[in-house]
Amino acid sequence: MSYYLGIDIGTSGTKSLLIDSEGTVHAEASAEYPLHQPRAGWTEQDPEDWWKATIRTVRQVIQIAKCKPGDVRAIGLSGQMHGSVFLDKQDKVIRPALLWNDQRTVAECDEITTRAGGRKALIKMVANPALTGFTAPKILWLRNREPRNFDRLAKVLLPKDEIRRRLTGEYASEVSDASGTLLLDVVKRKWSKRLLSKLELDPDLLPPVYESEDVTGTLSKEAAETLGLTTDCKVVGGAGDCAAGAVGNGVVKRGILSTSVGTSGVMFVHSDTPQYDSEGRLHTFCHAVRGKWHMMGVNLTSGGALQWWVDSILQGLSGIGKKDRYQGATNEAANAAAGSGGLLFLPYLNGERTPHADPSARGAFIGLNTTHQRAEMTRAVMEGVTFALRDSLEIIRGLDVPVREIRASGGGSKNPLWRQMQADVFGKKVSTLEVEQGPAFGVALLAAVGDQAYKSIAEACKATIKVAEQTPADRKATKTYNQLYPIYQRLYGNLKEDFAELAKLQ
Ligand SMILES: Nc1ncnc2c1ncn2[C@@H]1O[C@H](COP(=O)(O)OP(=O)(O)O)[C@@H](O)[C@H]1O
Ligand SMILES: O=C(CO)[C@@H](O)[C@H](O)COP(=O)(O)O
Repeated sequence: MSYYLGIDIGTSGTKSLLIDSEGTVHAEASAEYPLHQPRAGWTEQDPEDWWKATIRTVRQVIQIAKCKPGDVRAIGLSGQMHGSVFLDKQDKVIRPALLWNDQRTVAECDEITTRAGGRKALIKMVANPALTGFTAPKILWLRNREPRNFDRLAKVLLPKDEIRRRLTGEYASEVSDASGTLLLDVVKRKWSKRLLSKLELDPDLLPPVYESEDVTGTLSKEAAETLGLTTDCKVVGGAGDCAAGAVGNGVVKRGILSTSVGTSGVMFVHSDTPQYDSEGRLHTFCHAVRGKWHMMGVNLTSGGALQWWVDSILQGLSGIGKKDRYQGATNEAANAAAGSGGLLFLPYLNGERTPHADPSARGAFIGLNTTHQRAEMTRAVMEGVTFALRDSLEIIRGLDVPVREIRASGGGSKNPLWRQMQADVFGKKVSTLEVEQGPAFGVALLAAVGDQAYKSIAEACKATIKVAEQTPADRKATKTYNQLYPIYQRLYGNLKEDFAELAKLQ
C-alpha cells in the first residue's frame, strides 16, 4: 500500500499524520514545544525543537500504522508562516527564529515602505503592505540591530523549509509560504528582484521557489535512517499552514470559506485571480493550488488567548490535568449564557493584524461587574476571539466574495461550544470535516498529488474530503451577539491611543 505523510510545524507543536492514497488516516501524533518571549511583543522558537518534534511524531505514526518503510512514498510539509530561520554558510542556525506574531519590526516596516517608494508601489510589487509579522522586516531587523549576526547570514528559510533542509539537504520553498515573506511577486509567483534590489538584499539569501505539489527532493540517507524511512521517499513543496489548512478543508474553489482557531485565527477564501482588499486588511497570497490565489484575514491571538487565559491566569483547574485543560475550562464557560452577561474581551494580547494592523493594540476585559465569575470570563475570551474572526468575515462579505459554506478547523474548533459560538456569531451554519488535522492532512494530500496518486489537488479534495457535522446558528444567541458586536467593533477605536501609550510603558 502507498502512504503519504503530512507534517505541520505549528506554533504550539508539530503534528504528523499518515494517510493512504484514498485519504484514510492511519495514524496521527503530536508533540508540543515552548514559545519564548524575551520581551513583550517578541516571540521566538528554537528550530531544533521543531526538528526533534518532527522525528518524534514521524516515528510515532510509522509505529502506529505499522507500515513498511518503503510504503511511505512522499511527504508534504506545512508550518507556521513568516518565521525566519537564519543560517550561516555551514547551515548553522545563527539565532532563535523570529515568529509570525513577533512585533519588533515596526521601524523596518517603515523602512521597507520608504525604500519601495511608498505603500502603493510596494503593493504593486508584492501584493501586500509591510506588516511586522512578515519575513522581510525580520531580515532588515537582523541587519539593523544584530549586524554581526547579519554578516554571518547565508540563507533565510521559513520554518517548514528548515525542516525540509534537514530532511533532504535541499534549500527550497513554495509559493504559498513564500508569499508571506513580502519578497514574492505574488502575481508572477517568483521572487521580486525589484524589491530585493530596493532593499539591498542578496537574492541568494532565498531558496528556489516551487509550486506546492512539485517534488523538491528526496530524503537524505541520514534523515531516512533517523525516521525509519527510505531515500526513495519524495518531499513535495507543501504549503504555509493557512493554505495547507485550506486544502485540508477542501477550500480549493470559490464559495467555501474556512475559519481556523489555532494559536492564530484565520478566515480564508480561494480566488481564481489575485484579488485585493484596497485597505490592505486582508492578505493576498498564492494558493497551494497551481495558478490560484487566496485572500485571508489573520488574528494574532485566537486560540492563543484561551491558552494564555487557562495557562497563565487560571493556572489549571482543580482536578483537571494539562491535557484536558481547555475542555475543563470551556465546560465551565458553557454554564455562562451567550454574551457572557454583557462582558466583552478584546483579544489583542500581542497586537493585531486584521483588521487593525497595530502592534501596540492590547487585550482588555470591558464591562466587568460583581456578578461575573470565572465562567463568564472564560466565555468572554472565546467570544472575543470569535468576534475578531467576524471582523475578517465582514471584510470578505464587503468585497462581494461569495460565502456559501463555512468550514471550521484548528484546535479551537474541535470544541463543540466554540463551534456553536462561531455559527452564532457569524449567523451562519458551520461545518466540520471528518479529518480535523487541517494543515497536516492538506499537505499529505499534496504529497499524494506530487506522487501522481491524483491528477490534481481539486480531484484529491473531491475524493477524500467529507463533511462530518453541521452546526446551525441558534437564532436567539445570534440576536444577542448582533447587539454586542457593534460595541466590540467600536472599542478598538475608542482605546487605540491608550493602547499605544500603554505599549510604550511595557
Ligand atoms: N479541547 C479544546 N477546547 C478548546 N480549545 C482548544 C481545545 N484544544 C485546543 N484548543 C485551542 O487550540 C489551540 C491550538 O490549536 P492548533 O490548531 O493546534 O494550533 P497551532 O497550529 O497554532 O499549533 C490552543 O491554543 C487552544 O486555544
Ligand atoms: O501568521 C499567520 C498567517 O499569516 C499564522 O496563521 C501563522 O501561520 C501561524 O499559524 P498557527 O500556528 O496558529 O496555525
